[in-house]
Amino acid sequence: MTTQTLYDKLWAGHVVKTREDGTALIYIDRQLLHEVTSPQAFEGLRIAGRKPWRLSANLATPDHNVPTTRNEREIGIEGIIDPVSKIQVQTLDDNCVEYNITEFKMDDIRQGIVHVVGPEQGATLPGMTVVCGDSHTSTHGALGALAHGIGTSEVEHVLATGCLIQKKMNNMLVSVNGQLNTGVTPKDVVLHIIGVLGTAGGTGFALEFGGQVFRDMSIEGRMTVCNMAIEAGARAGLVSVDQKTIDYVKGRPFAPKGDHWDLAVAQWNELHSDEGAHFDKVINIEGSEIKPQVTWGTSPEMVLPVSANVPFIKDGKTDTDKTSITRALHYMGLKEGQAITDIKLDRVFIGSCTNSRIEDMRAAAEVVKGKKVASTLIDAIVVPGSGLVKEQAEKEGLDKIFIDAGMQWREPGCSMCLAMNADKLGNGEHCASTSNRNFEGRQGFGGRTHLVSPAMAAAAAIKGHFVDVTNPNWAGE
Ligand SMILES: CC(C)[C@H](C(=O)O)[C@@H](O)C(=O)O
Ligand code: SF4
Repeated sequence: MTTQTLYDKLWAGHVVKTREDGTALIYIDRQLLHEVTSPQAFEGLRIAGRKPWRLSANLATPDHNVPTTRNEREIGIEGIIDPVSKIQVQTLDDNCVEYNITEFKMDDIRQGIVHVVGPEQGATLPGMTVVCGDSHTSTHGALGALAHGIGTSEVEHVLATGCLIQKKMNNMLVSVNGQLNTGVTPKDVVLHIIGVLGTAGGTGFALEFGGQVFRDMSIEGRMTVCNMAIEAGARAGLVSVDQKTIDYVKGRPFAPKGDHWDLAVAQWNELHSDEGAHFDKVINIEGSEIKPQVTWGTSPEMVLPVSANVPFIKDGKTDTDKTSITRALHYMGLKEGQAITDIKLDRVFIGSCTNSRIEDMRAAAEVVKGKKVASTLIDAIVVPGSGLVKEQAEKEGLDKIFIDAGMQWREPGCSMCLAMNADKLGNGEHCASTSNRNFEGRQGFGGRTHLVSPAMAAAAAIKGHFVDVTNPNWAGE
């Protein structure tokens, strides 16, 4: 019997037809929709006079444009000040009513960032093909699903036909072996991997994360890692199914029940790469060598351990490298060779589809508990990924911990991850951010993003600059 990778199995299970040139039609089990990339798709359907092929395949929620302040949220859609943002959210609501698609609207406790909501609801499941007009759809691969972002015209195609034209990718395995040191988190793991691979290293591959570190990692941690597979150039990230995956899914609202559950589990137990399966590329990393990471530049691959110094221009191996270091240092307002721990912060953002789940909230709260945010900060905001994460965090008293520390506790949404709503960085401001992208202007015009883990962001909020949160004395002077 031939051995298969997890990706090979997921692919084979969904191919409808393959052409001689390698293009294939694959069946899509789940489409998630948000307000930014769906309006033209619905418009296309309308013009063509088509209806969604399988209504129940779709699930929608607004996330990018929603306000995260309580007052604005209470007003509802009228609380969205930016007219384009308002139209997008209104249009999603209108389209979902017109086409009878399930939507968690702004005032629904189940609303949130689409990549937090899908797994939370059991709407994304092991073995599924999952798409969304959003590059961070790779997140759902953490459950052993084949999940990737698609463009708006493809959103329309999937709505209309339940299928998508694709070419099979190559297989890559990133194996992180051994154990992580205490305080090193999934975010540090994925930032480190991107540092090794580079932002193009995963291009053309389905990127499976294997090895002891991922076996030991929680499902939410695996989501953080798969979320950023796209930042390593891979459209899809994957982790094989194990008992943790099955335990995570059990009992969620959209998950199968009764006999269906047993049938599903029997199939899900096959969703792992076979012993000896062929990967086109394999990278091995030692878990114990990974340190807390901070991005210093304007690409996720410009990342270093917190104890390091930002590069010197002469460190660039090629002229192109030297130019990009020069440009990044200039944009980020950093001096070559300066210590990362000397970077002064203006704001802290804990949230985004990378790090806004309950475990992220707990990790940040544990760090700030009983402490106060540095007086030099403009603000530090904590934005849960969904209404249900918010509710759970409040049950555990995490909101109080954040508020007592001088942080803001917000309503769910993409928030300051991207400058598409009211939460933005000012020109020149430095932000410790748990999000996933740090290109120029990502969090606001002239804003300077440093990507870190929730624990690292929380410690940076207390000190006003980066510190190594794995050092037991990080809070001391
Ligand atoms: C708005 C959306 C299309 C975009 C994406 O595809 O990722 C956004 O979510 C992002 O993170 O940049
Ligand atoms: S939280 Fe950020 S990365 Fe995630 S979907 Fe929203 S904008 Fe994109």
